[in-house]
Amino acid sequence: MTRTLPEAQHAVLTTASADDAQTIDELAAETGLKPETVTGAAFELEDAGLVAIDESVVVDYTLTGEGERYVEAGLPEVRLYRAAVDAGARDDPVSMGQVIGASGLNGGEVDVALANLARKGYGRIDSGQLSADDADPDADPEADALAALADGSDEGLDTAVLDQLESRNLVERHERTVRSVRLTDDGVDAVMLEGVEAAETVDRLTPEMLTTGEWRDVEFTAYNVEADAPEHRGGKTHILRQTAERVKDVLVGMGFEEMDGPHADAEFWINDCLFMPQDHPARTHWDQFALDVPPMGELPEELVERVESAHRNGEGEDGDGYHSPWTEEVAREVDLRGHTTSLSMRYLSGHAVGELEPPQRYFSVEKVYRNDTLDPTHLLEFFQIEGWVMAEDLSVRDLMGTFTEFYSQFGITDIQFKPHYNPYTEPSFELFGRHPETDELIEIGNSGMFRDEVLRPLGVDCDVMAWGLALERLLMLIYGFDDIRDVHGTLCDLDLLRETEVLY
Ligand SMILES: N[C@@H](Cc1ccccc1)C(=O)O
Repeated sequence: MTRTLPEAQHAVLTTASADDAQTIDELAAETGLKPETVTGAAFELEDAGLVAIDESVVVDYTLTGEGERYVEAGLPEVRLYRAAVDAGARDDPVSMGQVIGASGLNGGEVDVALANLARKGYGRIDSGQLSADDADPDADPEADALAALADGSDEGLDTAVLDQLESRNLVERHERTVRSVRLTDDGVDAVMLEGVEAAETVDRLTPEMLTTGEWRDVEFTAYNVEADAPEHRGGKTHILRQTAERVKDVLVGMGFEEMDGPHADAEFWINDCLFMPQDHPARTHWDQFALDVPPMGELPEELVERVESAHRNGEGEDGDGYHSPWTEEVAREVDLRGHTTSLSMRYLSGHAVGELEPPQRYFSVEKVYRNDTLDPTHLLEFFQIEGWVMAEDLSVRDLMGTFTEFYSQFGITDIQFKPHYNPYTEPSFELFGRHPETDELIEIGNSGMFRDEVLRPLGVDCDVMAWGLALERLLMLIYGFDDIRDVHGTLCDLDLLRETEVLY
């Protein structure tokens, strides 16, 4: 049965051959159609199994403006060499100034000439004297390649020479895809056995049809709503941000209020309030980024005294301090926060929203900064889900119960707790979750009950349980990717970011 095809497809199919693949440009020339029309038709025919399309990458070189100038005037090093030979530098060294003057090169060209002279074995410079070596500047491969490119013939040129010209910025390299079209066996059958004819229908309305009124008489092709169309992607909220919003919703739903505060903060709030001794390696615990800025001016005086006393003498009757140096200067130094527990200190101290009476629940989902080594699970910055609950009688069961409830809202039920040490909590626990793809346990957070040495100076008499969870790790457990760099930064996986849907 004769097949009816749109005009362009008919033209391409009947022009293509089974033996010799033809490029799109060749088919365009033969059919009188535009190359893009031929390409579109060829793809349709390929879908129908009537033609096969081969793609190959062709590399072209074009001259840059500088390359063109040297085609006219000669390469600077060749010109300098000739001037040197004329000045007798083949026999005895000649002063550079004299050779440059005679060469007629301008300042920029002199630099280029000198940079390439020795590389090409044209000559050497020693204490301002130039000696010319035996060389044949008429056979300079770079000059020859430039001339060939200017002539429009780049066949057979040495790639090493072309690379050199590219690195000298004298040529630009372009890659383009060349498609060639060949009839398949089905295509041959369609043309030879079944027969094809061009549809008389029109597939698009043109301005000419409108002005001439021809549109009244033509028959339009039906729309193919299943045809491939280019994909358009709009902007979209990053999945990390979407997940942060979701975490906030969950925590607000659990009765928490949100904290905020400075990214760059005094060490006082980041470390001292947390009973981290000033001379202890724990102080550089996360290798915080210290900032080269003036120290924090205002610190609450009474609180500073109480915190210092906790460091020196401990807290309570049996308390004992660190017996190590403590100065307010160190406390005033400003760092990028390595955790958002600095916010918890500001709030618990009553210096953020006033004195707080139990029960209270607070959280933040905010950025923290650490000088870590980049790897699949570490970045220099990440989002921490900070939180704390203040109440009269809290136990580790409350802490575990809160995490179980929180993570279960994300479908995560396999949570494990490991005893841990923090200078500011006792007891302390690290949290682990199971990666859905690799089945490994990965660390997802750190938590504990704040010590008296932290709470009493802040003026808190009841219990406070607290934690810092990594938002990115939560994301890994939810979506199953295993390299954090897929989500963040210059190596991120755009398709993953485009296609991942936030799951509720
Ligand atoms: N600051 C801890 C988290 C934490 C906060 C509060 C209590 C205990 C632990 C961290 O960054 O790892």
